[in-house]
Amino acid sequence: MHQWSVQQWSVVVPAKRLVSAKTRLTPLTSGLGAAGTARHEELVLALLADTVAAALAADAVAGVLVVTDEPRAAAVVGALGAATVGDEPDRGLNAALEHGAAHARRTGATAVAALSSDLPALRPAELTAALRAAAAHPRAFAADAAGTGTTLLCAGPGAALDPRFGRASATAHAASGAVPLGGSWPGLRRDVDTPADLRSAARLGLGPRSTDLLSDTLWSPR
Ligand SMILES: Nc1nc2c(ncn2[C@@H]2O[C@H](COP(=O)(O)OP(=O)(O)OP(=O)(O)O)[C@@H](O)[C@H]2O)c(=O)[nH]1
Ligand SMILES: C=C(OP(=O)(O)O)C(=O)O
Repeated sequence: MHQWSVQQWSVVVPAKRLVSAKTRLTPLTSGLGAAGTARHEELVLALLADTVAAALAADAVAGVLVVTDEPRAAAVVGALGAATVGDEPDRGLNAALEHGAAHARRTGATAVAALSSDLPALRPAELTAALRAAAAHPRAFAADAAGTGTTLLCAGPGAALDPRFGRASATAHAASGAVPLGGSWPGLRRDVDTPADLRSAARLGLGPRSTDLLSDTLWSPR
């Protein structure tokens, strides 16, 4: 049960169609022939599911909204308890996040945050700590482990999300006035774009769906 006086966040998570998602991870599955495509899609879904499950379990989170046109992604996150909305206007990541944030606010959200969908080592407590820290500012963000990208962008009540994800997004978010959050949250900052990132996330400890998938020796990222 959440204390009424503490700010609760609506978290928006973007998820592309599986056919075009996470192409930098395909070296992990390209040697598996026809089965490789299916394995790649399972991996993308597992990363998403672990991220969404951790967010839903965070005390500071009122709900998770996944922006996607991918029926399998919608089914997986829906079963976990997330809401979904279609990817409109289908003009890339920032447009999808704007759409999700607007939808969340139309349906009652005040504080909204965009969270990367590729954080399989995310711990609910780190997300809560980051959101609590963000509540001190109109807009705030958490940079990724490399310091160049962004894994979390937060907009408090009345502030536009104004997402600037993409190349060098940490610099772009800071330039737009969002405050960088300095906490030690390794799982929150460990986005998985490459096989090396997946190995780093595995060292932190993956969520259950990614762990199950990678327990198959064909997959072992260690
Ligand atoms: N809904 C939605 N999500 C998107 C879109 N573009 C990117 N995303 C999601 O945003 C997250 C970050 O995007 P990227 O890092 O560019 O991921 P990606 O394009 O899947 O990965 P690569 O192909 O390896 O570059 C991923 O989880 C994507 O699924 C979009 O147009 N719509
Ligand atoms: C889109 C971004 O990152 P990535 O491509 O690493 O997911 C970002 O950090 O803004």
